[in-house]
Amino acid sequence: MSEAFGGYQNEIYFEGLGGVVPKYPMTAAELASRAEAAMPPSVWSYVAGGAGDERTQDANARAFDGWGLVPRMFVGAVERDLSVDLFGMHLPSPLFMAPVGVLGICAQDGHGDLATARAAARTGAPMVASTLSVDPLEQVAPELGDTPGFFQLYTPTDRDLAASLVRRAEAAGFRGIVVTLDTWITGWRPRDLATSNFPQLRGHCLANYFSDPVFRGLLDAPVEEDPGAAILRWVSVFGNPLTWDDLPWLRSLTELPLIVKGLQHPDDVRRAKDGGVDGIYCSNHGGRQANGGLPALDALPAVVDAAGELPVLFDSGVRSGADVVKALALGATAVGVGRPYVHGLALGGTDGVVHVLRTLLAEADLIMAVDGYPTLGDLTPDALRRVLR
Ligand SMILES: Cc1cc2nc3c(=O)[nH]c(=O)nc-3n(C[C@H](O)[C@H](O)[C@H](O)COP(=O)(O)O)c2cc1C
Ligand SMILES: O=C(O)C(=O)c1ccccc1
Repeated sequence: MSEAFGGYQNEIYFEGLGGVVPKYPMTAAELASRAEAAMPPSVWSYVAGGAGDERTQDANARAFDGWGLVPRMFVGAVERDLSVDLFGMHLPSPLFMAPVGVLGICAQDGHGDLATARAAARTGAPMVASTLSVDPLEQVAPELGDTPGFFQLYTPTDRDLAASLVRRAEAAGFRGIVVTLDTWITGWRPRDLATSNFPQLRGHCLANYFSDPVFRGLLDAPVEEDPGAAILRWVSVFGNPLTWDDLPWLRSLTELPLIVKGLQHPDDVRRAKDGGVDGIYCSNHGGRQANGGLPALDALPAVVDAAGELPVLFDSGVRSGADVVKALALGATAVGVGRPYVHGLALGGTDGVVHVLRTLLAEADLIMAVDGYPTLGDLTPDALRRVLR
Protein backbone atom coordinates (compact mmCIF):
# COMPACT_ATOMS: atom_id res chain seq x y z
CA MET A 1 0.00 0.00 0.00
CA SER A 2 2.69 2.46 1.01
CA GLU A 3 4.49 1.97 -2.30
CA ALA A 4 1.36 3.52 -3.75
CA PHE A 5 1.81 6.58 -1.50
CA GLY A 6 5.47 7.31 -2.20
CA GLY A 7 4.82 6.24 -5.77
CA TYR A 8 3.16 9.59 -6.42
CA GLN A 9 6.68 10.94 -6.70
CA ASN A 10 7.62 8.52 -9.51
CA GLU A 11 4.36 9.22 -11.25
CA ILE A 12 5.12 12.95 -11.29
CA TYR A 13 8.73 12.60 -12.45
CA PHE A 14 7.88 10.09 -15.18
CA GLU A 15 4.97 12.16 -16.45
CA GLY A 16 7.42 15.03 -16.64
CA LEU A 17 9.39 13.07 -19.26
CA GLY A 18 6.35 13.51 -21.47
CA GLY A 19 6.21 17.22 -20.72
CA VAL A 20 3.44 17.00 -18.14
CA VAL A 21 3.90 18.87 -14.87
CA PRO A 22 1.49 18.69 -11.90
CA LYS A 23 -1.68 20.69 -12.34
CA TYR A 24 -1.96 21.54 -8.66
CA PRO A 25 0.60 23.03 -6.24
CA MET A 26 3.03 20.88 -4.30
CA THR A 27 3.17 22.86 -1.05
CA ALA A 28 0.54 24.04 1.41
CA ALA A 29 1.60 27.67 1.01
CA GLU A 30 1.29 27.61 -2.77
CA LEU A 31 -2.02 25.75 -2.49
CA ALA A 32 -3.35 28.46 -0.22
CA SER A 33 -2.30 31.30 -2.46
CA ARG A 34 -3.70 29.65 -5.60
CA ALA A 35 -6.95 28.87 -3.73
CA GLU A 36 -7.23 32.45 -2.57
CA ALA A 37 -7.10 33.63 -6.17
CA ALA A 38 -9.71 31.05 -7.21
CA MET A 39 -12.27 31.50 -4.43
CA PRO A 40 -14.87 34.22 -3.93
CA PRO A 41 -13.35 36.61 -1.33
CA SER A 42 -16.05 35.98 1.28
CA VAL A 43 -15.60 32.20 1.09
CA TRP A 44 -11.82 32.54 1.15
CA SER A 45 -11.88 34.74 4.22
CA TYR A 46 -14.27 32.40 6.04
CA VAL A 47 -12.00 29.42 5.37
CA ALA A 48 -8.68 31.17 5.96
CA GLY A 49 -9.68 33.12 9.02
CA GLY A 50 -9.44 32.27 12.65
CA ALA A 51 -10.11 33.69 16.08
CA GLY A 52 -8.71 37.03 17.18
CA ASP A 53 -5.45 38.04 15.58
CA GLU A 54 -4.99 34.41 14.56
CA ARG A 55 -1.92 33.81 16.71
CA THR A 56 -3.23 30.48 17.95
CA GLN A 57 -4.01 29.47 14.38
CA ASP A 58 -0.47 30.37 13.30
CA ALA A 59 1.01 28.73 16.41
CA ASN A 60 -0.75 25.46 15.50
CA ALA A 61 1.34 25.17 12.35
CA ARG A 62 4.51 26.54 13.94
CA ALA A 63 4.32 24.03 16.81
CA PHE A 64 5.48 21.33 14.42
CA ASP A 65 8.76 23.24 14.01
CA GLY A 66 9.42 22.64 17.70
CA TRP A 67 10.05 18.96 16.98
CA GLY A 68 12.64 17.30 14.76
CA LEU A 69 12.68 13.72 13.54
CA VAL A 70 15.87 11.81 14.20
CA PRO A 71 16.80 9.59 11.25
CA ARG A 72 17.88 6.00 11.82
CA MET A 73 20.32 4.31 9.46
CA PHE A 74 20.86 0.72 8.30
CA VAL A 75 17.10 0.10 8.53
CA GLY A 76 16.42 -0.63 4.87
CA ALA A 77 12.85 0.56 5.11
CA VAL A 78 11.92 -0.64 1.63
CA GLU A 79 8.48 -1.84 2.64
CA ARG A 80 6.45 0.64 4.61
CA ASP A 81 3.11 0.07 6.23
CA LEU A 82 1.02 3.14 6.97
CA SER A 83 -2.19 1.21 7.52
CA VAL A 84 -4.08 1.64 10.74
CA ASP A 85 -6.89 -0.08 12.61
CA LEU A 86 -9.50 2.31 13.90
CA PHE A 87 -12.77 1.31 15.57
CA GLY A 88 -12.47 -2.15 14.04
CA MET A 89 -11.88 -0.79 10.55
CA HIS A 90 -8.70 -1.29 8.61
CA LEU A 91 -7.64 1.92 6.88
CA PRO A 92 -4.86 2.23 4.28
CA SER A 93 -3.38 5.24 6.07
CA PRO A 94 -3.82 7.31 9.22
CA LEU A 95 -4.90 10.39 7.25
CA PHE A 96 -8.49 11.63 7.34
CA MET A 97 -10.38 14.73 6.29
CA ALA A 98 -11.51 16.91 9.19
CA PRO A 99 -15.11 18.17 9.14
CA VAL A 100 -15.52 21.46 7.32
CA GLY A 101 -18.98 22.99 7.30
CA VAL A 102 -18.66 25.04 4.12
CA LEU A 103 -17.27 22.45 1.72
CA GLY A 104 -20.30 22.76 -0.50
CA ILE A 105 -19.68 26.39 -1.35
CA CYS A 106 -15.91 25.94 -1.67
CA ALA A 107 -16.23 23.85 -4.83
CA GLN A 108 -16.70 25.57 -8.13
CA ASP A 109 -19.86 23.56 -8.87
CA GLY A 110 -21.34 24.31 -5.42
CA HIS A 111 -21.34 20.64 -4.38
CA GLY A 112 -18.10 20.32 -2.47
CA ASP A 113 -19.46 17.84 0.05
CA LEU A 114 -20.07 15.35 -2.75
CA ALA A 115 -16.70 16.10 -4.36
CA THR A 116 -14.93 15.53 -1.04
CA ALA A 117 -16.75 12.25 -0.46
CA ARG A 118 -15.59 11.12 -3.91
CA ALA A 119 -12.02 11.98 -2.92
CA ALA A 120 -12.46 9.78 0.16
CA ALA A 121 -13.68 6.99 -2.11
CA ARG A 122 -10.62 7.35 -4.35
CA THR A 123 -7.99 7.56 -1.61
CA GLY A 124 -9.37 5.48 1.25
CA ALA A 125 -8.95 8.50 3.54
CA PRO A 126 -12.10 8.83 5.64
CA MET A 127 -14.18 11.98 5.43
CA VAL A 128 -15.74 13.38 8.56
CA ALA A 129 -18.87 14.93 7.10
CA SER A 130 -20.02 18.09 8.86
CA THR A 131 -23.57 18.67 10.04
CA LEU A 132 -23.32 21.78 7.87
CA SER A 133 -23.47 20.83 4.22
CA VAL A 134 -24.98 21.93 0.95
CA ASP A 135 -26.16 18.41 0.13
CA PRO A 136 -27.94 16.31 2.74
CA LEU A 137 -25.99 13.52 4.41
CA GLU A 138 -28.05 10.87 2.57
CA GLN A 139 -26.55 12.16 -0.68
CA VAL A 140 -23.02 12.47 0.67
CA ALA A 141 -22.73 8.94 2.14
CA PRO A 142 -23.14 6.95 -1.11
CA GLU A 143 -20.30 8.96 -2.71
CA LEU A 144 -17.88 7.57 -0.10
CA GLY A 145 -17.81 4.23 -1.89
CA ASP A 146 -16.05 1.64 0.26
CA THR A 147 -14.23 4.22 2.38
CA PRO A 148 -15.70 4.59 5.87
CA GLY A 149 -17.21 7.94 6.69
CA PHE A 150 -17.89 9.63 10.00
CA PHE A 151 -20.70 12.06 10.71
CA GLN A 152 -19.82 15.16 12.71
CA LEU A 153 -22.65 16.29 14.92
CA TYR A 154 -23.23 19.84 15.98
CA THR A 155 -25.57 18.96 18.82
CA PRO A 156 -28.67 21.13 18.50
CA THR A 157 -30.56 22.38 21.54
CA ASP A 158 -33.55 20.25 20.52
CA ARG A 159 -32.79 16.71 21.65
CA ASP A 160 -35.25 15.14 19.20
CA LEU A 161 -33.47 16.91 16.36
CA ALA A 162 -30.11 15.64 17.60
CA ALA A 163 -31.48 12.10 17.74
CA SER A 164 -32.95 12.46 14.27
CA LEU A 165 -29.62 13.60 12.77
CA VAL A 166 -27.81 10.68 14.39
CA ARG A 167 -30.45 8.20 13.22
CA ARG A 168 -30.17 9.52 9.69
CA ALA A 169 -26.36 9.26 9.80
CA GLU A 170 -26.64 5.66 10.99
CA ALA A 171 -29.16 4.80 8.31
CA ALA A 172 -26.98 6.39 5.63
CA GLY A 173 -24.08 4.14 6.61
CA PHE A 174 -21.74 6.45 8.49
CA ARG A 175 -19.41 4.46 10.74
CA GLY A 176 -18.98 6.79 13.69
CA ILE A 177 -20.33 9.98 15.24
CA VAL A 178 -17.95 12.84 16.00
CA VAL A 179 -19.49 15.31 18.45
CA THR A 180 -17.84 18.72 18.29
CA LEU A 181 -17.75 20.38 21.69
CA ASP A 182 -15.83 23.59 21.03
CA THR A 183 -18.30 25.36 18.75
CA TRP A 184 -21.66 25.66 20.50
CA ILE A 185 -21.01 29.40 20.13
CA THR A 186 -18.99 31.08 17.39
CA GLY A 187 -15.62 32.50 18.38
CA TRP A 188 -14.57 36.11 17.78
CA ARG A 189 -13.42 36.19 14.15
CA PRO A 190 -12.24 39.64 13.05
CA ARG A 191 -11.88 38.77 9.37
CA ASP A 192 -15.51 37.73 9.12
CA LEU A 193 -16.74 40.45 11.45
CA ALA A 194 -15.08 43.12 9.30
CA THR A 195 -17.22 42.11 6.35
CA SER A 196 -20.21 40.77 8.34
CA ASN A 197 -19.58 37.42 6.74
CA PHE A 198 -21.39 34.43 8.24
CA PRO A 199 -22.40 32.02 5.45
CA GLN A 200 -24.94 29.99 7.42
CA LEU A 201 -26.91 33.10 8.32
CA ARG A 202 -27.33 33.64 4.59
CA GLY A 203 -28.84 30.16 4.34
CA HIS A 204 -25.76 28.31 3.09
CA CYS A 205 -24.99 24.73 4.10
CA LEU A 206 -28.16 24.08 6.09
CA ALA A 207 -29.46 21.13 4.01
CA ASN A 208 -29.26 18.62 6.86
CA TYR A 209 -31.58 20.80 8.91
CA PHE A 210 -33.94 21.82 6.12
CA SER A 211 -34.38 18.18 5.08
CA ASP A 212 -34.93 16.94 8.62
CA PRO A 213 -38.45 15.95 9.63
CA VAL A 214 -37.94 17.07 13.24
CA PHE A 215 -36.50 20.43 12.18
CA ARG A 216 -39.30 20.94 9.70
CA GLY A 217 -41.76 20.21 12.49
CA LEU A 218 -40.33 23.14 14.44
CA LEU A 219 -41.27 25.58 11.66
CA ASP A 220 -44.52 27.53 11.33
CA ALA A 221 -44.24 27.54 7.55
CA PRO A 222 -42.36 25.16 5.21
CA VAL A 223 -38.74 26.13 4.49
CA GLU A 224 -39.63 26.65 0.83
CA GLU A 225 -42.31 29.21 1.74
CA ASP A 226 -40.39 31.14 4.37
CA PRO A 227 -36.64 30.43 4.17
CA GLY A 228 -35.84 33.49 6.30
CA ALA A 229 -37.83 32.10 9.22
CA ALA A 230 -36.20 28.70 8.76
CA ILE A 231 -32.74 30.28 8.97
CA LEU A 232 -33.70 32.08 12.17
CA ARG A 233 -34.99 28.81 13.60
CA TRP A 234 -31.63 27.26 12.73
CA VAL A 235 -29.91 30.07 14.65
CA SER A 236 -32.05 29.29 17.68
CA VAL A 237 -31.38 25.53 17.67
CA PHE A 238 -27.77 25.36 16.41
CA GLY A 239 -25.59 25.55 19.50
CA ASN A 240 -26.11 23.44 22.59
CA PRO A 241 -23.85 24.43 25.51
CA LEU A 242 -23.40 20.83 26.61
CA THR A 243 -22.18 19.90 30.09
CA TRP A 244 -20.89 16.62 31.50
CA ASP A 245 -24.47 15.88 32.56
CA ASP A 246 -25.33 15.55 28.87
CA LEU A 247 -22.71 12.91 28.13
CA PRO A 248 -24.85 9.89 29.14
CA TRP A 249 -27.58 11.15 26.82
CA LEU A 250 -25.10 11.66 23.96
CA ARG A 251 -23.74 8.20 24.56
CA SER A 252 -27.26 6.77 24.47
CA LEU A 253 -27.90 8.24 21.02
CA THR A 254 -25.89 5.64 19.14
CA GLU A 255 -24.10 2.35 19.27
CA LEU A 256 -21.68 3.57 16.64
CA PRO A 257 -18.25 4.68 17.84
CA LEU A 258 -18.68 8.02 19.62
CA ILE A 259 -15.79 10.45 19.33
CA VAL A 260 -15.61 13.79 21.14
CA LYS A 261 -13.85 16.62 19.28
CA GLY A 262 -12.10 19.59 20.81
CA LEU A 263 -10.49 18.02 23.87
CA GLN A 264 -7.12 19.31 25.02
CA HIS A 265 -7.05 18.91 28.80
CA PRO A 266 -6.12 15.46 30.14
CA ASP A 267 -8.76 15.69 32.87
CA ASP A 268 -11.43 16.19 30.20
CA VAL A 269 -10.05 13.18 28.36
CA ARG A 270 -10.27 11.01 31.47
CA ARG A 271 -13.81 12.15 32.19
CA ALA A 272 -14.92 11.55 28.60
CA LYS A 273 -13.36 8.11 28.78
CA ASP A 274 -15.23 7.38 32.00
CA GLY A 275 -18.38 8.52 30.21
CA GLY A 276 -18.00 5.76 27.68
CA VAL A 277 -16.76 7.52 24.54
CA ASP A 278 -14.84 5.42 22.01
CA GLY A 279 -12.39 7.99 20.76
CA ILE A 280 -10.81 11.32 21.67
CA TYR A 281 -10.31 14.02 19.05
CA CYS A 282 -7.60 16.46 20.10
CA SER A 283 -8.10 19.74 18.24
CA ASN A 284 -8.51 23.46 18.77
CA HIS A 285 -10.67 23.81 15.68
CA GLY A 286 -7.76 25.13 13.65
CA GLY A 287 -7.54 28.18 15.91
CA ARG A 288 -10.93 29.40 14.69
CA GLN A 289 -12.67 29.41 18.04
CA ALA A 290 -10.53 30.85 20.82
CA ASN A 291 -7.39 32.88 20.35
CA GLY A 292 -4.71 32.74 23.02
CA GLY A 293 -4.79 28.98 23.15
CA LEU A 294 -2.11 26.36 23.31
CA PRO A 295 -1.18 24.95 19.91
CA ALA A 296 -3.13 21.71 19.61
CA LEU A 297 0.09 19.75 18.98
CA ASP A 298 1.41 20.85 22.37
CA ALA A 299 -1.68 19.40 24.02
CA LEU A 300 -1.36 16.07 22.20
CA PRO A 301 1.14 14.16 24.40
CA ALA A 302 -0.89 14.64 27.60
CA VAL A 303 -4.11 13.82 25.76
CA VAL A 304 -2.58 10.62 24.40
CA ASP A 305 -1.37 9.70 27.86
CA ALA A 306 -4.78 10.26 29.44
CA ALA A 307 -6.59 8.45 26.62
CA GLY A 308 -4.75 5.22 27.40
CA GLU A 309 -6.03 2.56 25.04
CA LEU A 310 -8.59 4.85 23.39
CA PRO A 311 -7.65 6.04 19.90
CA VAL A 312 -6.73 9.71 19.59
CA LEU A 313 -7.60 11.63 16.45
CA PHE A 314 -5.70 14.85 15.95
CA ASP A 315 -5.98 17.97 13.81
CA SER A 316 -5.02 21.65 13.73
CA GLY A 317 -2.08 22.97 11.78
CA VAL A 318 -1.15 19.90 9.72
CA ARG A 319 0.39 21.26 6.53
CA SER A 320 2.86 18.61 5.32
CA GLY A 321 3.74 14.96 5.37
CA ALA A 322 6.38 15.78 7.98
CA ASP A 323 3.64 17.19 10.20
CA VAL A 324 1.63 13.99 9.79
CA VAL A 325 4.65 11.89 10.84
CA LYS A 326 5.33 14.10 13.87
CA ALA A 327 1.72 13.91 15.08
CA LEU A 328 1.85 10.13 14.75
CA ALA A 329 5.12 9.99 16.67
CA LEU A 330 3.52 12.02 19.45
CA GLY A 331 0.84 9.35 19.72
CA ALA A 332 -2.00 10.30 17.40
CA THR A 333 -3.79 7.26 15.99
CA ALA A 334 -5.10 9.20 13.01
CA VAL A 335 -4.28 12.65 11.69
CA GLY A 336 -6.78 15.08 10.23
CA VAL A 337 -6.13 17.65 7.57
CA GLY A 338 -8.34 20.72 7.43
CA ARG A 339 -7.79 23.83 5.31
CA PRO A 340 -5.28 22.32 2.82
CA TYR A 341 -7.79 19.88 1.36
CA VAL A 342 -10.37 22.67 1.15
CA HIS A 343 -7.86 24.59 -0.97
CA GLY A 344 -7.49 21.57 -3.22
CA LEU A 345 -11.27 21.34 -3.46
CA ALA A 346 -11.53 24.98 -4.50
CA LEU A 347 -8.90 24.51 -7.19
CA GLY A 348 -9.88 21.20 -8.68
CA GLY A 349 -12.88 19.56 -6.99
CA THR A 350 -12.34 15.86 -6.31
CA ASP A 351 -9.07 15.81 -8.29
CA GLY A 352 -7.74 18.71 -6.23
CA VAL A 353 -8.57 17.01 -2.93
CA VAL A 354 -7.07 13.71 -4.10
CA HIS A 355 -3.89 15.56 -5.07
CA VAL A 356 -3.58 17.17 -1.62
CA LEU A 357 -4.12 13.87 0.19
CA ARG A 358 -1.67 12.07 -2.08
CA THR A 359 1.04 14.73 -1.58
CA LEU A 360 0.69 14.52 2.20
CA LEU A 361 0.83 10.74 2.15
CA ALA A 362 3.68 10.58 -0.34
CA GLU A 363 5.79 12.93 1.74
CA ALA A 364 4.97 11.07 4.96
CA ASP A 365 5.79 7.75 3.34
CA LEU A 366 9.09 8.99 1.92
CA ILE A 367 10.12 10.50 5.27
CA MET A 368 9.46 7.15 6.89
CA ALA A 369 11.65 5.54 4.21
CA VAL A 370 14.52 8.03 4.44
CA ASP A 371 14.44 8.25 8.24
CA GLY A 372 14.12 4.51 8.77
CA TYR A 373 10.72 4.24 10.45
CA PRO A 374 8.94 1.70 8.26
CA THR A 375 5.73 1.27 10.24
CA LEU A 376 3.50 3.42 12.39
CA GLY A 377 4.53 1.26 15.34
CA ASP A 378 8.11 2.47 14.85
CA LEU A 379 7.00 6.08 15.20
CA THR A 380 7.19 6.72 18.92
CA PRO A 381 8.18 9.88 20.82
CA ASP A 382 11.71 8.52 20.70
CA ALA A 383 11.79 9.40 16.99
CA LEU A 384 11.55 13.08 17.96
CA ARG A 385 13.74 15.59 19.69
CA ARG A 386 12.91 19.13 20.75
CA VAL A 387 14.43 21.62 18.34
CA LEU A 388 16.76 23.88 20.27
CA ARG A 389 17.21 27.43 19.02
C1 LIG B 1 -13.91 26.63 6.96
C2 LIG B 1 -13.89 25.67 8.11
C3 LIG B 1 -15.08 25.11 8.56
C4 LIG B 1 -15.08 24.20 9.61
N1 LIG B 1 -16.25 23.61 9.96
C5 LIG B 1 -16.24 22.66 10.92
C6 LIG B 1 -17.41 21.95 11.21
O1 LIG B 1 -18.44 22.11 10.58
N2 LIG B 1 -17.34 21.05 12.23
C7 LIG B 1 -16.21 20.83 12.95
O2 LIG B 1 -16.20 20.02 13.87
N3 LIG B 1 -15.07 21.47 12.65
C8 LIG B 1 -15.07 22.37 11.65
N4 LIG B 1 -13.90 22.99 11.32
C9 LIG B 1 -12.65 22.66 12.04
C10 LIG B 1 -11.91 21.48 11.36
O3 LIG B 1 -12.60 20.27 11.54
C11 LIG B 1 -10.51 21.29 11.93
O4 LIG B 1 -10.58 21.17 13.32
C12 LIG B 1 -9.54 22.42 11.56
O5 LIG B 1 -9.78 22.89 10.25
C13 LIG B 1 -8.11 21.95 11.68
O6 LIG B 1 -7.21 22.98 11.50
P1 LIG B 1 -6.47 23.29 10.10
O7 LIG B 1 -7.51 23.76 9.15
O8 LIG B 1 -5.53 24.37 10.48
O9 LIG B 1 -5.80 22.03 9.64
C14 LIG B 1 -13.87 23.88 10.25
C15 LIG B 1 -12.67 24.42 9.79
C16 LIG B 1 -12.67 25.30 8.72
C17 LIG B 1 -11.36 25.83 8.22
O1 LIG C 1 -16.64 27.84 10.96
C1 LIG C 1 -16.44 26.91 11.72
O2 LIG C 1 -15.30 26.57 12.06
C2 LIG C 1 -17.56 26.18 12.27
O3 LIG C 1 -17.37 25.03 12.50
C3 LIG C 1 -18.84 26.83 12.57
C4 LIG C 1 -20.01 26.22 12.21
C5 LIG C 1 -21.23 26.83 12.50
C6 LIG C 1 -21.29 28.01 13.16
C7 LIG C 1 -20.11 28.62 13.53
C8 LIG C 1 -18.89 28.03 13.24
